[in-house]
Amino acid sequence: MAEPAARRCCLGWDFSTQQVKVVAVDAELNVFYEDSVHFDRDLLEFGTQGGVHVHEDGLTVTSPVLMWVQALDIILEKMKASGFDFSQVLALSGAGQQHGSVYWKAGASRVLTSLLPDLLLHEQLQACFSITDCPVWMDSSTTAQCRQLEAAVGGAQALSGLTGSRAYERFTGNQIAKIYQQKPEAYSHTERISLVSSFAASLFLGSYSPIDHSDGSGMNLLRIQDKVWSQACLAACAPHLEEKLGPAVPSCSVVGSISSYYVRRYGFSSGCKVVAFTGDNPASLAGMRLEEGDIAVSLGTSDTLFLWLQEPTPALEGHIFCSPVDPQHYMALLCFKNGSLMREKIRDESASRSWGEFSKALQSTEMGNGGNLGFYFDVMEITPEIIGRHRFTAENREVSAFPGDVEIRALIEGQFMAKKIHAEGLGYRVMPKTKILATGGASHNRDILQVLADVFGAPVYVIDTTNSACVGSAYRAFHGLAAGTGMPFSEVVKLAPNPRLAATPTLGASQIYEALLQRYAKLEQRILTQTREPPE
Ligand SMILES: O=C(CO)[C@@H](O)[C@H](O)CF
Repeated sequence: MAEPAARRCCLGWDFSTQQVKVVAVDAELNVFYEDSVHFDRDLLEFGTQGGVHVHEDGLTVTSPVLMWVQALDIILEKMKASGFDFSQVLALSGAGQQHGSVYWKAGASRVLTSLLPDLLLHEQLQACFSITDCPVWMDSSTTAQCRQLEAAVGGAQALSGLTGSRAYERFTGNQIAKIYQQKPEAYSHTERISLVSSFAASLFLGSYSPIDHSDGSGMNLLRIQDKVWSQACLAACAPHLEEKLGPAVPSCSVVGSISSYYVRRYGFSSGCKVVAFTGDNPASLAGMRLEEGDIAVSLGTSDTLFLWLQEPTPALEGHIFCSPVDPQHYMALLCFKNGSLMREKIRDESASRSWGEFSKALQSTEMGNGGNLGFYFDVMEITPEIIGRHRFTAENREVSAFPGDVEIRALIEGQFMAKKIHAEGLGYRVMPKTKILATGGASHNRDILQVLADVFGAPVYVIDTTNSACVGSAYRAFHGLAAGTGMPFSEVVKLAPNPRLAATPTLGASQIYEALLQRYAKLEQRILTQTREPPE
């Protein structure tokens, strides 16, 4: 069989909650290779569920760092066995689940810089981590540390104005503070602290990669205006923290060339560049080539809504991050923890575990669901902070159950109405040119996207892969290669496939949802008040 033609390309990686994924993108920006390793399925020995361990307290959530390392070994060996030509890779970049943190033990840098090509990564890095079970974004055990940090800088709004967010339990500064307070020995034996993104970049670099401005904005530690660490926040979290973090760098930075380990073991070119890795959501924004006025909706483990902002408007809700593709601009993020895992639960309970039945329920129920409204938060929700399931009839009477098909529509309409209400809370408004760009697993379900179009009153487009974080990372790798030329990201990616129109608003939708959205907002406030001040 003829040798496959050489194909210059960039790789885009995603170290996400449930798997490690990679795509190869050629110079015409076509994706020609995809692969993934699923933690629960392919690394059974770590015993994760959804890629994580939820601890007995129900609040602490971690993932084993060596599982992530071993997943990279497996995927590289799969690519090698498939005959992938690594010598054609011009550059690579990647993404990691945001906020998670990795703790490199003193001396680990010597191992990282002298990896032996005859051995796998996980065989060499076993003893390189002072914390082996890394805190990840689903953790909500650091409320005390959040209050301490806010108090240290003058309150929640002051912290939001400084770092783009008030203190959130999953944000890395608070997680580091907890480790310093509860595991001081481990903290003192830590020579470097990475995010999941910069940890993954370090594996390819063969040395510690710096944290980028965009993912660094998810730590409650970086001043988003002048993009340097806040001395007040560092001091409030842990001592000697700045030296353990290293300086943060612009997200489009080339942080070095690939480690010789990959040249000798896999045949990468020694000239292959590593472009700073970033968070999965900033990478998704890049992958969807978000433009001003658009909304991006990533329907994944967590549902995330992000907006492009010229000027940050930090608030007590949502997050402002430095843009991953434009050093002058920002992105706003709203994270909804009860995403695909919640949809899967309701599918199992009310649609016989079948997406086909789930879709039929959406098709057979009317827009507005006869006035029935639902809030479905099986884990403590982030936006807003509510837990539990709350159902209301058209008369705003709370009930304990809905018929199956009503339940399914109440879940999906509720999830999207929450997104619209909270996006508008950040000052966002749907514009005539607005496109909703959808990605993530649920973006394959056209009936779910129809509800999204109806609730927002705007057309919904999908990109041709759910791997938006991977594809965005490959695009950013190409952009990194153009660093120094001043070429904007939009110019680098103009050849990329255009998003495909998937759903347009049903006639009459805006009238129905205008009224329903007001009721939803009032009921959400009612639940919040009840849960904060339960009746005597
Ligand atoms: O916490 C989040 C963003 O703030 C999540 O979207 C994680 O990035 C998912 F990995």
